[in-house]
Amino acid sequence: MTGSALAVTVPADLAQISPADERAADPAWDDAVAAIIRAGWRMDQRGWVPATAGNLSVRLADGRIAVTRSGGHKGFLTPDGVIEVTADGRPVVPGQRPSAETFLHCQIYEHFPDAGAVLHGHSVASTVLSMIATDSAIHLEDYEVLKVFEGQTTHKTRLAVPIFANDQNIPRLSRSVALYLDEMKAGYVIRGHGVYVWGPDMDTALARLEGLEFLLSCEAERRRLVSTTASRDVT
Ligand SMILES: CSCCC(=O)C(=O)COP(=O)(O)O
Ligand SMILES: [Zn+2]
Repeated sequence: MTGSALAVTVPADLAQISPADERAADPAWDDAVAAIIRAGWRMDQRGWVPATAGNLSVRLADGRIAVTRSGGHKGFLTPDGVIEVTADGRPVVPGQRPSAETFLHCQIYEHFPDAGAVLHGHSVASTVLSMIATDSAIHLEDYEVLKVFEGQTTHKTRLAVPIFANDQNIPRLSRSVALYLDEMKAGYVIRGHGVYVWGPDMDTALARLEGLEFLLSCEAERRRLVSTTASRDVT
């Protein structure tokens, strides 16, 4: 008997799928994952996600939410580092561990129906400025880059970035944030922790994050120079 009597003919298109890849083709999911991986890499390049800090998510057109797994380095994400959660932040696959801050992402998606991506980073500027701020917001004024935010058409504006007390209890933190979400034009900052920004898609969210980080760095440097000049003038 020749071997051909037992041979099974595998259709060419099925032969392309390795036995390990049992997931059905899902281009929309793959695009969301690719956007998250690329943004994580970009944020790492800019120094905004040190160690395992930060988290990123995308809401797909069909409402599914893709978010980074907890505890991984966001500059070296792989598709395995992105998982699906429900609208209230529970993992769709039981046992998977989404970002510890997933609920803050879900809160933004629930509040802003057109939000399609949320980014959270831990930059030096957002961390330090929020720690030295005596007010409940960081006020950004007269900067041209303010126009990166929706509805801002001139530098002649004063934009408040609210600061919330850090809290390891994320549902409690989200209740403080909820009171101000309607007024937020540029995102918000958690004291000594980092920044939250969102947009209709990942590219817009990234542009807003880049704009806000630039402004926070300018503001930190401006305040440093003002205080150095003031103390020098006294002596
Ligand atoms: C080492 S940073 C502490 C946790 C944190 O603030 C963060 O953004 C990352 O948490 P995740 O669970 O999303 O990895
Ligand atoms: Zn964080």
